[in-house]
Amino acid sequence: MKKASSLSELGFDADGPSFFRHLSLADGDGALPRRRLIKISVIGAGNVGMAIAQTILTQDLADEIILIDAVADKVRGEMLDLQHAAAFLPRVNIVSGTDVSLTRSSDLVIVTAGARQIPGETRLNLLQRNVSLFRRIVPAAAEASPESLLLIVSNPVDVLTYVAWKLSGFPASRVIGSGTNLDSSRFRFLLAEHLEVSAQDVQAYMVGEHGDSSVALWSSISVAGMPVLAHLQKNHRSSAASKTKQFDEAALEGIRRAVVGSAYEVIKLKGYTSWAIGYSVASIAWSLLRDQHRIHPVSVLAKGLVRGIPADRELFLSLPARLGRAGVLSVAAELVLTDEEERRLRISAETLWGYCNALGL
Ligand SMILES: NC(=O)C1=CN([C@@H]2O[C@H](COP(=O)(O)OP(=O)(O)OC[C@H]3O[C@@H](n4cnc5c(N)ncnc54)[C@H](O)[C@@H]3O)[C@@H](O)[C@H]2O)C=CC1
Ligand SMILES: CC(=O)C(=O)O
Repeated sequence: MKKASSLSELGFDADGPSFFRHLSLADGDGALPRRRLIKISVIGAGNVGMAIAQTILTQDLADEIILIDAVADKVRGEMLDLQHAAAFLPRVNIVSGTDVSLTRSSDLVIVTAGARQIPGETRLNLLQRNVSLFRRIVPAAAEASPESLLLIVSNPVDVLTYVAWKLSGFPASRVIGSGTNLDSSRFRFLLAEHLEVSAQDVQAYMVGEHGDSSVALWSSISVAGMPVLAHLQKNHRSSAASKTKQFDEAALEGIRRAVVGSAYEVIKLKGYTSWAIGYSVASIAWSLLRDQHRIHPVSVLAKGLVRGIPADRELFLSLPARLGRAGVLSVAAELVLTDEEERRLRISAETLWGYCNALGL
């Protein structure tokens, strides 16, 4: 039996099934204007890119998702696998390929392409490999979507966000790094476990580098509007000795280290991290494209915003930022910090500026 090569040969009409009658509602006849479609591109369809794409799909945020990867078969396989979930998801056009020009006229371009850490490696170890990749990807993506927002995820994310800003020529308000949005979620998770509340009710920020020098803002943690640090200091019990112990500097530093160590632990156990960064980036994408004005700790141009760092130093690091359709709407520059928090943020900024400056961009 000869196989029909397309659905139209089987009698399906390209304009829709013939068993639906077409109602032609001209403008003025009551037809609503069509909503502007939202196009999101993900460059790098590895573990992280696919976790982001899959989370965005479940959020009903995008009308079109473009997946780009250097490996043609892999990205086509990923596309088909997601397309096959069509019956369970909102209608989204999913396209894939190796050519960055497919991302043309995106509202949001998310970059996750690049090398990832092997166990024991730091994020900063990836810099040279990923900068050369960014020199190929970013100018092409910026040319294809000159009005888009650019959201960088590849590591080291703060330095690569600086690189993307330089290479794209975009205003800093439209170049954002996923930064410590993920670290802050890990921080809130650990605090929430300790306090036996939902992480969504814990207000707590990690700022600075998404990496080893990140800074936990202990002084500003709150639950239901109540400051938490004093409570923790009074009530912390050492689980090992099962006796009341001062919730001291060492204990606080232990929790910060646990946050910083989270990625290393997951990478040691499963080879990479993916689900949490998928949710983290999807939530940033939602705040941007739905113009939510929500505050996220993300990597932004922090020139002149870190006390003690000369105002002419161009570097990206995470500070709480208000995000909307235009990108970064404003940054919380007047953080109330203890002397120790301020000292640590300065060290984080100096570390990042050293890497950005050495690139000579
Ligand atoms: N900012 C954050 O919080 C996080 C960042 N990451 C970073 O995300 C990046 C990706 O991690 P994974 O997805 O686990 O790695 P992966 O190895 O699974 O995926 C990377 C993908 O990039 C693709 N790629 C390489 N060169 C490309 C090019 N020129 N154009 C398009 N695609 C290209 C590869 O083919 C591969 O599919 C790493 O740098 C990792 O460190 C990972 C987790 C969290
Ligand atoms: C790999 C990485 O940057 C993270 O999971 O935090």
